[in-house]
Amino acid sequence: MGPSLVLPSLGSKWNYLLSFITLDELFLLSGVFNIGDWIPWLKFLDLQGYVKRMKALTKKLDRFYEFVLDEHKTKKEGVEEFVSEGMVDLLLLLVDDPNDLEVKLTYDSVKAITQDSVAGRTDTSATTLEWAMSELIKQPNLIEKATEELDRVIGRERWVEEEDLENLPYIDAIMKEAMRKHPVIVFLPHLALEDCNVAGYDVCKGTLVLVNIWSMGRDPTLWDAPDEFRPERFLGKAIDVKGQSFEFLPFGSGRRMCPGYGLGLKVIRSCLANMLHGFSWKLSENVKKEDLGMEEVYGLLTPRKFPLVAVVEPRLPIHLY
Ligand code: HEM
Repeated sequence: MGPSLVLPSLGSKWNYLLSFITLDELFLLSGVFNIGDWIPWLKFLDLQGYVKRMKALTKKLDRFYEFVLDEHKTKKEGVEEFVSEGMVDLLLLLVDDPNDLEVKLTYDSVKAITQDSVAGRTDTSATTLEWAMSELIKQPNLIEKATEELDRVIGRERWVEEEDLENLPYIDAIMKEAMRKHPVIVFLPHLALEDCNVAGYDVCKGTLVLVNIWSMGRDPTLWDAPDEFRPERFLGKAIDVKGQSFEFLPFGSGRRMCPGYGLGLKVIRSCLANMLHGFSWKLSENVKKEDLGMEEVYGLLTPRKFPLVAVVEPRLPIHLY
């Protein structure tokens, strides 16, 4: 899924190159607890070696984005009526725009925006999907409910299309439940713009506030049996994902909320629906569902510690594959 989303913005050659640079290191280092950040006088020691790793990764990624930008610049040199073919082309046009933009775009900004969109759009959706499938495979009765909905609404003669998503409330509920129990981003870092009081605590202007959406999703005062995976809890409820239901903030809230939530929702629901519609899922014979580990790795994202290994078989007529 990741490559197909990255491809239109960078171009296929760069997508191929990017596959050699691991985004795992980026996600891990962006979320690590770096002692020097909390005890500044120990900073210069770089006790855990994270800063060294960050510097090495920055160089590697910068070289990569430099290549991407150079290629796009070369492509439009000498072309009179250049038609942009993707996000990077468009951003580069803005860099060269003689009209004063309110915020001037530089080449560094283009690199940063490209990195944000590559990182923001790939592992987030893939991680959510892997968690959803891991939970479902432990409870085959939930897979039965989902495929009953898919067979009723879609039938077995075609794949699920984007327009079908609105008619698949159970798929939507599975996605939300996966995001509640396994939010891919655990802490939302926000900055207090003014002195305020939250739940009896004084928060001074300029304080970095980390909203812990992982514990909100597991809070028994907000959710019944929060450790259980029960998509039904979302059925018929007006709990949305757009930052207005404060007990459930998978995409954050406010003006720094995720700008890609619309795309994220479509990608997750389409993939989930088609994975369930097109294939039957089970664990390999020597793995019992009780033994399937659900440990997380903590970083900027929270993926499974061990990848899910499953056995799939086609459910639809063979000519559809
Ligand atoms: C499952 C899918 C996704 C999830 C769960 C997710 C979640 C989040 C969260 C929680 C934030 C922080 C919001 C806050 O601090 O209030 C965020 C920010 C961001 N997301 Fe996503 N995201 C997803 C998909 C995407 C996609 C598809 C894109 C790009 C097309 C994207 C691009 C971004 C960017 C650029 C930011 C930074 C926004 C800013 O700081 O102003 N995300 N995302």
